[in-house]
Amino acid sequence: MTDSSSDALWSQTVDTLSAVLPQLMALRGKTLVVKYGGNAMTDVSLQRAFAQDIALLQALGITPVVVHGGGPQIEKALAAVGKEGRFVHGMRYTDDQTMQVVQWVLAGQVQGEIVGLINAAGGRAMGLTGRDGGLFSATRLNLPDPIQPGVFHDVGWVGDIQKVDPAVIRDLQARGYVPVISPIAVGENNQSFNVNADVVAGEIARALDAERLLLLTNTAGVLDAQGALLKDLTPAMVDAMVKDGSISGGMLPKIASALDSARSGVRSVHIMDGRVPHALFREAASPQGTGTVVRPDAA
Ligand SMILES: Nc1ncnc2c1ncn2[C@@H]1O[C@H](COP(=O)(O)OP(=O)(O)O)[C@@H](O)[C@H]1O
Ligand SMILES: CC(=O)N[C@@H](CCC(=O)OP(=O)(O)O)C(=O)O
Repeated sequence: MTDSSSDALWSQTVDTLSAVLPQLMALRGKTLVVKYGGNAMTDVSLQRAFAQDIALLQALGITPVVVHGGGPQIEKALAAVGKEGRFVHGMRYTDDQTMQVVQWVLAGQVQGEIVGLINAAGGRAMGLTGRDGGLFSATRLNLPDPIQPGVFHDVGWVGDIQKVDPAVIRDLQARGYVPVISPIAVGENNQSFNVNADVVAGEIARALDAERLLLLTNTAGVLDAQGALLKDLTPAMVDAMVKDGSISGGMLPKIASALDSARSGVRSVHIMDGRVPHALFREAASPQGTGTVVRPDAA
């Protein structure tokens, strides 16, 4: 590289940094809970970009907390043992064998990969599940049908979170670690529960009084029945879309968690596209939010 092209590159780098610095500085000391969906981590280069973003945010004094999913990775592991996954309104039906596979994949594989990538990118990450430090406990979920009032579904060993104790997260943060949390809860008698990762992310965001909850997935955000991105969503719109079936499957727990968090005071809640390289850093650094912003009311 010649000196003049290097000068130009440095000028451009400094201009870019200066432009995004105010937005990033406003987040210093604030907690950003990031749900990293299994569908947004299927590509290794995207995973590396995500890890770089986490390491950069941490270096800037912002405190990210990662909750990871792994639905597609669990599907693959189930297929390898000759089992087919089944979902009931976005929740995996979890029998004994499925619970074992879920634990291997989430706590044994996906969590370690994310921790490793963040550390390799220059950050400091530590993995844990709901069991560690009594972070979150659950009882067996009786899943209400999203459309038919009074109808409930048994989904096996799926957890309904009862208690979140964020002390262990605060300890890790005080020691400079980014917690990377697997959505496995502990129940009475030491039973493990499979919990939807969007639900865990919302519970953690509320317990930490987070500034932002970012749910990274494999769509541009919440789409209407014609497939167009909805930039803003209110509870009334969500109600109507659930009833007419234009929000379904994996989007059901996501939107419920987003709404609960927005209503409980998390300042900014987004469902956004995790397939975009550096989606997280772009969201933190740019004044316009990306994806769908979920609002607590019609205002
Ligand atoms: N209205 C909607 N807008 C966007 N996605 C929707 C909608 N309704 C259902 N979905 C489904 O929800 C999926 C995202 O949830 P999920 O598969 O659980 O992903 P993740 O692994 O990121 O949690 C989308 O890929 C899409 O198939
Ligand atoms: C109860 C339930 O459905 N648990 C999820 C946990 C993983 C998850 O939520 O992964 P994604 O975020 O990638 O969908 C499952 O077993 O797939």
